[in-house]
Formats: sequence, structure tokens, C-alpha cells
Amino acid sequence: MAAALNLNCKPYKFQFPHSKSASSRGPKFAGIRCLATASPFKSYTITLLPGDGIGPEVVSIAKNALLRVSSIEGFELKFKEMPMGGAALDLTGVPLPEDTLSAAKDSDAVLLGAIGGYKWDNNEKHLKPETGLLQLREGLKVFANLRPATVLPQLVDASTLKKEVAEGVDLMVVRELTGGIYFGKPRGLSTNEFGEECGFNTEVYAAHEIDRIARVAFETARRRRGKLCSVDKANVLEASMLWRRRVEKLASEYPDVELSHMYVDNAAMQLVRNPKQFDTIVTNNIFGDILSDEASMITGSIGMLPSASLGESGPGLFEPIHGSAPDIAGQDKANPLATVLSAGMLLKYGLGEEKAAQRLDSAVLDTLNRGFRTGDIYSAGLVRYFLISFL
Ligand SMILES: NC(=O)c1ccc[n+]([C@@H]2O[C@H](COP(=O)([O-])OP(=O)(O)OC[C@H]3O[C@@H](n4cnc5c(N)ncnc54)[C@H](O)[C@@H]3O)[C@@H](O)[C@H]2O)c1
Ligand SMILES: CC(C)[C@H](C(=O)O)[C@@H](O)C(=O)O
Repeated sequence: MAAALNLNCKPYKFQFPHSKSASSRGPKFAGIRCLATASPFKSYTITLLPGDGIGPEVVSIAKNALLRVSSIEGFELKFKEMPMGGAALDLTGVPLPEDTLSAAKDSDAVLLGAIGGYKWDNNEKHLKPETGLLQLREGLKVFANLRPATVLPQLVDASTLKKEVAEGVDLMVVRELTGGIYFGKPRGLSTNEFGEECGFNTEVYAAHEIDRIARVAFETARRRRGKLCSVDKANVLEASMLWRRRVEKLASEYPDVELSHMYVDNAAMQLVRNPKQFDTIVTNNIFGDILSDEASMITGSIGMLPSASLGESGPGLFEPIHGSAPDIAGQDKANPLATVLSAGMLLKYGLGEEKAAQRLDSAVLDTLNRGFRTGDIYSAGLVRYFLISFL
């Protein structure tokens, strides 16, 4: 597939949602850092974290696409590859070595493949690859995770939903990424009063954490179609009750945005019943994790969904939403487009290189238009079915 990426092609009329405004250089959220400082020499440092499983396969393709697009657009990219996840565990004994975090912090943007795999599944918690990923997100303070799910006209038939349901879907999940049950305390494993083993976690949100993600979501919705749906479980969970109250309060500052609320169980159902009703969704860490995986299948495959994780300052983290896919790793079956599109988000949100981002998006559309597919997005009747490894 990567061999088909033609970065010289003319931009298509269809644009990915993050490419909507040609004049804006990233979403100018209140209190969020979107750009590297403009440099007269236009040279940027990118930390590459290939990780595990299909991670190295998809990152090498995205790296080459980035190199080509930067040379066409006339800026320099310097890459620093660092170990992360299971690969780092094997090499250094920890899933996020200090050197890796320092390199990430010192760079203009970070591109991650994926982490995890069977080999490390039974490790103690602090020695799991996933713990390294959470430490990275926390270390970079990237609290706002943007996950766009767009059904491309070329891939409508790859969706598991009926054509009339999937066609035209274009939504953005704004997931809170550094709080909630993933990080809340107390947490742990213990024994209850009956001597039975128990495990516990805490869903906790402070008002400022809700406010800052809600602002990102309102700003995002404002730049899209002006509709924001806040997804929670306010009928049961206190953390969600506060979430809803704070989001409601902020709404008065965004009179141009139509705010609605939905319980997460209903949202999971509505996403497959009528996904076109959604424009921007804002939700907590765990609900966002689950709903964005669900949304990815509307687009045809989890291998199509990119993401950008941004904070108030410092480099952004860009990664596909899929995992290390150990079931297909090393078999030249991985769809690289989620990572290539994440590289597009890196160019736009991380570096402010809007034109280069558009060129990368156009190359992806051109590749699909010419009929190139990996197995996950192949549908019968296509002219060509190629699995091309990047050499
Ligand atoms: N951000 C991350 O690094 C991340 C995200 C999710 C899961 N994980 C980790 O990945 C490992 C595997 O998790 P999982 O199996 O639940 O989820 P997964 O996303 O790795 O795979 C789920 C299914 O989707 C397929 N798939 C995923 N990406 C694909 C791609 N690019 N092209 C084609 N098919 C693709 C896989 O083959 C698999 O059948 C676990 O260790 C998990 O913790 C990491
Ligand atoms: C691997 C895991 C820690 C991660 C998460 O739950 O955030 C993944 O599912 C994701 O969506 O990036």
C-alpha cells in the first residue's frame, strides 16, 4: 500500500475533517498548544516510537511519507527513534525508559506506532507495555485526544454498516486522556472482609480537568458543524454528574454550539443506529477509548483511524488508535493508513505545516482511488487487491 502513496498528486475536493480550514494552522483552542515554534530554518525534530507488533511496520511507512512530503514542501525533519513498550522492556527492563520520555519532551512532535503483545500480557502492572503508554501520555501532559472517524466515499462498502447508514459519517471523538479511571486513586488489588480477592479503580475528575477538555470540544465543534454531544453516565456515576454540570456551565460561552447530552450506553447504540447524528463527541477517558474503537468500524477498519493528543504546551503525541495487532504482525497485512493519517495530524496540529498535511491526506485518497487496499478494507469487486510492503 505504501508504495502506492503518491505525494505529488493534486489535492482532492474531499477533505479530512482536520483539513477543513485551509487558512487555520491547527485548532486555536483556548489554552492548548498546537504548533511548534516557527523556525526560520524550518527544521523539526520528531521522536519516533515504533513500539511492538505492527507498530514498526506502520511507523516506517509513515516516516517515509513524512520524509517525502517534507522534501516537497521544503522543510527538514530530523527523526530520533527510541524504544517504547514491550521493545523497551526487553531492552531496558522498563516500558518507558527515562531517555525515551526526555527525547519525546525535547522534540517538536512524537509519532507512536503501537505497544503491547502476548509476551508481556502477564507482566506485573508496572512492567506492562500499556503502563509505559499511560506514563508517556501523562509525562507529555496531553490531555486532549482527538479521534476523527470519517467514512471516506472510497470505503463505504468496507463498513460493516449498511451503505445508507455509513455514507457521509464524519464525526470527531474528543477523549479526555490523562484523567478518570485510568489514573484515579485509590486503585489496586486487595482482599475484602470475607477474605476474597478484589480489584478496584476510581473514576475521578476534578472540575478543571473537565473544563479544559470541554473547552477543546466546544472549540472543535465550533470549527466543524457546531454540534457537541457530551457522553457520560450521569444517571449513575457522581464523576459524570459533575462532568455534565461543568459542561453545561461552559455552554453559555459557546452560544453558537448546540450542546446535547447522552448516556454512554445509549451513545454506543446510537453510533451504530444513526451515526450521522453526531458531529463532535466529548467524553471521558474510558468511554472515549471504547466509543472510538466502535466508531472506527463504521469507517471500515480500525486501521483507518488516526489520533492527535495535545496539551497546553510541549509536543503533541500522534498515534493510530489501533493496537499492536499481534495476530497479523510480521505478515505484511497491517493497514498503515491510520498511522499515515496520524502523521498528517502531526504535520497540521504538531508543526503547523498545513500544506504538507493536506498533501499527505490527498496522497491517501489518491491511493484509495487507484484501488489499493489492505485486507481489512478490501471489499469484493475492487479492481486491485494489493498488500505492498514498504521497501
Ligand atoms: N495505542 C496502543 O498502542 C494500543 C491500542 C490498543 C491496544 N493496544 C495493545 O495492543 C495489543 C493487541 O490488542 P487488541 O488485539 O485488543 O487490539 P488491536 O487494535 O491490536 O487489534 C484488534 C483487531 O484489529 C486488527 N487490526 C488492528 N490494527 C490493524 C491495522 N492497522 N490493519 C489491519 N488490522 C488491524 C487486528 O489484527 C485485530 O484483529 C494489546 O497488547 C493491547 O494492549 C495498544
Ligand atoms: C493500550 C491502552 C492503554 C490504550 C488506552 O486504553 O488508552 C488503547 O486502548 C488506546 O486506545 O490507545
